Amino acid sequence: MKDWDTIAAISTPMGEGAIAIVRLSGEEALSIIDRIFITPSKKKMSEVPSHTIHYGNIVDPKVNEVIEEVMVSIMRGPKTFTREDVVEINCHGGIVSVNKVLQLVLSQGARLAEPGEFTKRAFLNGRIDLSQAEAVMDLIRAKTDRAMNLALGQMEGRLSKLVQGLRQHILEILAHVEVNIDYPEYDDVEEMTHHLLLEKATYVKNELEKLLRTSQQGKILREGLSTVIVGRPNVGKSSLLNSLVQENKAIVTDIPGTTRDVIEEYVNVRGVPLKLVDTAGIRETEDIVERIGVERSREFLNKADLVLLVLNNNEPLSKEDEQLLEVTEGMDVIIIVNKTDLPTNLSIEKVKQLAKDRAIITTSLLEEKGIDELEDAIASVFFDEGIEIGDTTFVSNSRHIGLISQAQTALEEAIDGLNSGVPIDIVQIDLTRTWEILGEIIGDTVHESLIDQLFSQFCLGK
Ligand SMILES: Nc1nc2c(c(=O)[nH]1)N(C=O)[C@@H](CNc1ccc(C(=O)N[C@@H](CCC(=O)O)C(=O)O)cc1)CN2
Ligand SMILES: Nc1nc2c(ncn2[C@@H]2O[C@H](COP(=O)(O)OP(=O)(O)OP(=O)(O)O)[C@@H](O)[C@H]2O)c(=O)[nH]1
Ligand SMILES: [Mg+2]
Repeated sequence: MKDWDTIAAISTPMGEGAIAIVRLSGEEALSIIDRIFITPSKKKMSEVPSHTIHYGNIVDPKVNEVIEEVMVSIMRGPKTFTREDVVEINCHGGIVSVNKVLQLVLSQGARLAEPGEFTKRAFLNGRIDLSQAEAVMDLIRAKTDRAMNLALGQMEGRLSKLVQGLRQHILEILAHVEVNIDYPEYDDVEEMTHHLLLEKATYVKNELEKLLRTSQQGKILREGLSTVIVGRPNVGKSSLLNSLVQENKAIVTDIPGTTRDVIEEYVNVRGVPLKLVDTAGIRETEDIVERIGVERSREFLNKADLVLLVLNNNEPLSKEDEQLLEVTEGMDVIIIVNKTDLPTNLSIEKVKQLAKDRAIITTSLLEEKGIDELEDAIASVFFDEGIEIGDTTFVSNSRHIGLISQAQTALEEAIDGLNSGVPIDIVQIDLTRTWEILGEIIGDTVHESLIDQLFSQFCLGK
């Protein structure tokens, strides 16, 4: 492996948990541990077999003072996470002692790792490609089972393999182009290659299109379907949020630090991850200017994939209800007529008329009625796009989506060129570009600053 510094970091959450791990990677990892770790039988870590774990004490050699009682894992490269020598010191969880161990390791010649630097080394040493490294980060952040499976698939290299296959096709096309450029005098060669070229290029273009079609669902699986609950005060918005959350308690995560007057919850409805936003707080501005309420919801509406618009069965349709119905026209909206346990004062006919083709569900959240129907409606918003989840390889990362659509444009230019008899060396340029752009997904043709920027988003110690 390349002779970079030996890096070290605490790879477990700070101050949490019963065990904390200080991880080292690099050429000096074994010699550093030998200077500060003493086992009862005085074993040298540079001599033990790889992938073994050892009990002993971490000792500051300067003052001969025991700092921690630990277990140390020894993993020699290249069969390690980074492909370099890796040493992991398993400490008792306390912040002070773990930090002391880290400081000691640093004083012995290791350097504090940057965020994501262990994974970056796995990439730079060729164990994983860029899209697999990005998947490691997605896995850490995954909030639902589906998002996790998506990340795992990408980590195993599903997207990478697909992209590599398409790049291989483009290389083959380019080889045919070469033939054409080298032997222009043979007309029959040209005719044959032209036909083959078009066929192969069209195949790749279709594959890219297929991949792009998964991107919307891929993003939703990754980030959650951004769902906003709107409605007048007291119609039952918060009750709706609570009932969806309670019904699906298992995979609910609170996101701390969101604006105080906006409640955001992750909920898994029939396998569809929702990022539910309850637009509470509209009420406070309500008394002052009625329009402000609608304006504020509009802000959230702009960012929403799905709107749950709640109406009150017990009250006549108000001006604000009508405004909300208007504002949300053309969006994915489920209209919920709530409080069906109370006498009906709402004209369902009028709602239907304003709803146009949007789904209307009736509920009594108080009596827990209509929630199944609502969940069905939510799931169908997601699944009606017509993509089967089963074995599909999804693109979910905006960087990848952007690159695939750029590649598609470049390839279309090549195909247009072929069809309109543009000189073959121009077509060659477009094809080469397509190949390069696809290479950026897996990090084969990518700028170093982008790599730095991507890995810096990782957490410390990863
Ligand atoms: N203690 C600990 N737990 C951990 C990690 C770690 O670094 N340390 N990981 C870190 O995030 C994850 C595990 N990821 C890993 C991925 C690859 C290899 C690895 O050694 N791969 C080699 C050899 C495989 C083999 O033995 O055949 C390779 O692919 O060449 C190790 C860990 C999760 N748990
Ligand atoms: N009878 C009846 N009451 C309900 C129903 N759903 C909610 N409520 C009640 O209506 C009141 C308002 O409910 P919330 O969920 O706080 O309404 P909201 O839309 O969030 O109100 P704001 O946050 O003030 O805008 C509460 O007292 C609920 O218990 C229902 O289906 N039937
Ligand atoms: Mg509320």
